[in-house]
Parts: sequence; C-alpha cells; structure tokens
Amino acid sequence: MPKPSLDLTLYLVTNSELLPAGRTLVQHVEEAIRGGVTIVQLREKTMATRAFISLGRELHNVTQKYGVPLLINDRIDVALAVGCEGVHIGWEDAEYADARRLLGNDKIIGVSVSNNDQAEEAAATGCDYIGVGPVFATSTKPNHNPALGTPGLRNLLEFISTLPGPTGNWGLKVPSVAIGGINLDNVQRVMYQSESLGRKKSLSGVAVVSAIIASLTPEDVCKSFVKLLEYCENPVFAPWQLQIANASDFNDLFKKIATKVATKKPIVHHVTNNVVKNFSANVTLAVGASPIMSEDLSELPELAAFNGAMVLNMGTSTKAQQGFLLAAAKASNAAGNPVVFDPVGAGATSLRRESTALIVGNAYCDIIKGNESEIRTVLGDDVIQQRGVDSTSTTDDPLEKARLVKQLARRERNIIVMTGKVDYVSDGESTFELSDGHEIQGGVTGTGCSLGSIIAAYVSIHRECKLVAVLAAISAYNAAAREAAEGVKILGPGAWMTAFLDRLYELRTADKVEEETWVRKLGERVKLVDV
Ligand SMILES: Cc1ncc(COP(=O)(O)OP(=O)(O)O)c(N)n1
Ligand SMILES: Cc1nc(C(=O)O)sc1CCOP(=O)(O)O
Repeated sequence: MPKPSLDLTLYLVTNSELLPAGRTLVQHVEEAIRGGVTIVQLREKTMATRAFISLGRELHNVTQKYGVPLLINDRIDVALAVGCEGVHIGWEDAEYADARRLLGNDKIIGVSVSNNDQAEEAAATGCDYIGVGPVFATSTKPNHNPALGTPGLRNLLEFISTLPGPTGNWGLKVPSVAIGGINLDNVQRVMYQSESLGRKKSLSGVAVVSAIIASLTPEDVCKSFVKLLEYCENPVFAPWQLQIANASDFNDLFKKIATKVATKKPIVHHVTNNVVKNFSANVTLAVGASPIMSEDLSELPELAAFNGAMVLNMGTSTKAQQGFLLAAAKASNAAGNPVVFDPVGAGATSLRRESTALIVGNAYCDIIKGNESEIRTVLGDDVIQQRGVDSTSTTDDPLEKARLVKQLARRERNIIVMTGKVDYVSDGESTFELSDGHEIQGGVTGTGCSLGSIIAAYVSIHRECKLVAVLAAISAYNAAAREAAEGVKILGPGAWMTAFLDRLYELRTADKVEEETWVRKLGERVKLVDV
C-alpha cells in the first residue's frame, strides 16, 4: 500500500480532557473534519493502553470515512494495533529508526522540532514531516520548550530549509506544520510572519489542540480556520509583476480596483482619532466604501463579520484604550480582514511607543502606514524623539528611506507605507517611490490619516495582491489631490478640500476613470526603487 498523501493544512491534535462537557471525542473530531480538518493526531497523554487502542479504532472508522489520515501521538504499539496511517514522535519517544522499522515504509512518521539541534537530528532521519513549535506559550502542553514567537519560527524554518538531509534538499521540501497556542486570531500572523522571503520555505499548515477541541462548535471553528488559511495562499509577496503584465495594464488595473470598491462597497471600520473622524468618513464614502466608527468592544465580532477592513489609527488614543486597539486588531485578524495600522505620533511619548509595540507584537497588521519618524519607531529606532505627530525626518537620502520601508516590511512580512513629500511603499521585496501628490495636502488636517481609509477599502477588495491595492489607493488619492489643486480657482485649503472629495468621488465612476490616466506606465509616477 502506498504511503497516504499528506495534507497538513489544518492538523487537529486531540486532547479529550479539553472537550466541552457532554461531548465525545469521536463526535467532536467528525464535526471538525466536516469543517475542514485535513489530518488528525490522537494524542491522549493519560489514557490507559487498552482504552487508547479502542478509542483509536473508533476514531479510525470515522477518519477513514472522510479519507483523512489518523496518526497516533508517541505510541507505536497503539498505531500498530489500530492499523492507522502513522505516528507523531518527539524526543522522549521511540527513536525514528525504530519507529520506521516497526511501522514500515508505508506509514507517515512526523517528528517534533523546537530548535536548531532538533532540526538537524530530524533532518538526519528524513522523516515525512515536522511539527515546529511551540510558536506561543500554551497550557495544553505543560513544560513545553520556550515559545519561538513568529520571528523565532521563521528563523528556525529558514535554518531547516538549509539542511540537506538524506535527499540533499530535504530541509527545503519537508512539509512543516506549526504548533502551540495557535487560534483564529493569530493563525494568519503565524502563516505570514513565518514565511521566508521569496516564499523559499513556508508552513504547510497549522496544528491545533485547544482552539478546536475546547470549542462548542468545532465545525464552524474549522471552517473559519480554513477560510483564514485560504487567505494566506494569497501571500504578502504575491508577485505584482504577474498582475501588471505590461505598462498599459498598470493604469487599467488601478482603475478596475477603484470601480470594484464602488461596486462592492466594503465596510471600513475606523478606530481613529477624534481630529479626523469626519474627514476620514467622507473620504471613505467618496471612494464608494462604507465607513463605520466604533470603539465598543462588544461590537468588534459583528463588525468584523462584514468582511471589510479596519483602520487602526493611534492618533488620540489613551492608556485605557490600549487593550481595545489590540482587541480590534485581533478581531479583524480572526475574520481575515485587512488591518491598516497608523501609529500616529508613535515616537512622541512612551504611551504611544508602548501601544505601538503592543499592537505590532501581538496582532498582524497587513499594512503599517506612517511618516518617517513613526516608521523608524516601529522599527525600534530608539533615537527618534518625535515632536508631536509631525515627522522628525532624519534623512534626506531617498535610498535610505526606501531601505527603511523595505527593512520593516521584511521583518513584519507585510506592506509598509512611509508618507512624506515622496511616499515609499514596500512589501519587503519590491520597493516603490510615489511622488505624485500635491503640497497643499500637507495643509489640511486628516489627509494623512484618511489615506489609510482608501488603502483599507482598496485592500479589502483586492486581497490577491495587497501591494498592488496599496499602490492603486495612493495613486488614486494623489491623482484626486493633484487634480483638485489644479482645478480650483483660488488655491486654498478650504476650496481644495471640497474639490478633492469631488475628484475622489468622480474617480470611482467607471466612465470617468476611463478618461483618466493616473499612472501611464511604471516609472512615470510610480517608480520601482532598486534597494
Ligand atoms: C504536529 C505535532 N507537532 C508537535 C507535537 C509535539 O509532540 P511531542 O514532542 O511528542 O510532545 P507531546 O505531544 O508528546 O507532548 C505534536 N504532538 N504534534
Ligand atoms: C502538543 C503540543 N506540542 C507542542 C510543541 O511545541 O511541540 S505545543 C503543543 C500543544 C498545542 O496545543 P494548543 O493548540 O492548545 O496550544
């Protein structure tokens, strides 16, 4: 019999002690499989051998019905008795060579990896897959190894990718699943932030215990996991070159996104500062999206269920709001909605530095948008002491600015937008310079913040390449700003503001955009920077 095919996308690891009262493990696992679980591991640390085998057989009847492989944790004897598809072993269990000899070549054997040493030993075995973790601390496994965090996970995966193993490229190819503390609101962060640049090595999926086993609705939870994991297949690094096949497509694609926003009317939930609420709502409406402002914890899940996007702007937030900002980001993460984080004044005070670190360290921000000081602060540049919310620019060197955004995007595995006279945008691989706005924008409060609104609207309807959506949003915004400035008789901020909203409104209508040329070709207003 050939080895069963291995799909690690959503790997359910059991622990019947965590089941809600009145539910059986077999019933629970069956519902989880209906929700999209692709592989099951029976992990019962305290069950007597006879009961373990009996439960394994019962569970195997169910997993076989759905064509999903069943593995047994630690116990080769139980796997042999059940006749299931394989085992998962750690470093206190049977040695890989013994497990392979006893089980034969047709069975799946997975091995745990928590650090580089274990990775090297796992590589020497040439095992079928590896479980890498714990990503986060978890009470499901007492005395677990130190949590890796997403940067540690990424480093470990990068190291694994270099290990030749028995096949010469084992490390690059071996399917890898992350485990430990993974739930709906952090799964996308785990997937995105663990990915090596250029997608050289990505996770094959996630292994989950408590978020599924302790749930009252395992089928729904698994469906949500599957949806979020599908979003991750549109990687941060989706090649924009594929979307913009030639120069003339560039403009067409941007226009298509603008008209799609107006057709789909995505909800943009703003948690934003008091100064710009009104202007941001008007900008959002002008581009055809639907703004909502809410700062109540109880509304977060319902608003996230609209599948729009979130603008998280730290402008006038307080210490008391810190928890809410994080909860808002996490609610969006759990629904797979893009988050645009604007760390306004991040370098101005310790409260803002703390809030920034809290959000960036504990949630996934698809886009971080800020001026140079803010971007430097997110990067961890202690030298920056921002005065108010204005940028204390420390460099006039465009290449240095481009390098900054690229560096942060590479670290966060997201899109970074650095605003200024010239805007810089990077996904960590490609970096762009956009110099097509108008200087009067700097004289109207809220123009920086409401750029976040249009970015959120565009990204929410063009998730297949967030970088292109961001470039399109900035180009539309700047086109409207420029044309409004050119069109008004007396160029003052008041007249410009009205004309600007009108231009944004016009740009969203199909017949109007047909006449416009925002960016004729790459290199004209949107330039690729070689850094
Ligand atoms: C998919 C997956 N990865 C890692 C583990 C941990 O296994 P192990 O190191 O054997 O620890 P215990 O599970 O036995 O506590 C796993 N079970 N599954
Ligand atoms: C079984 C297991 N192994 C881990 C490892 O790091 O090897 S962490 C873990 C428990 C994962 O449970 P939860 O999804 O409830 O956090």
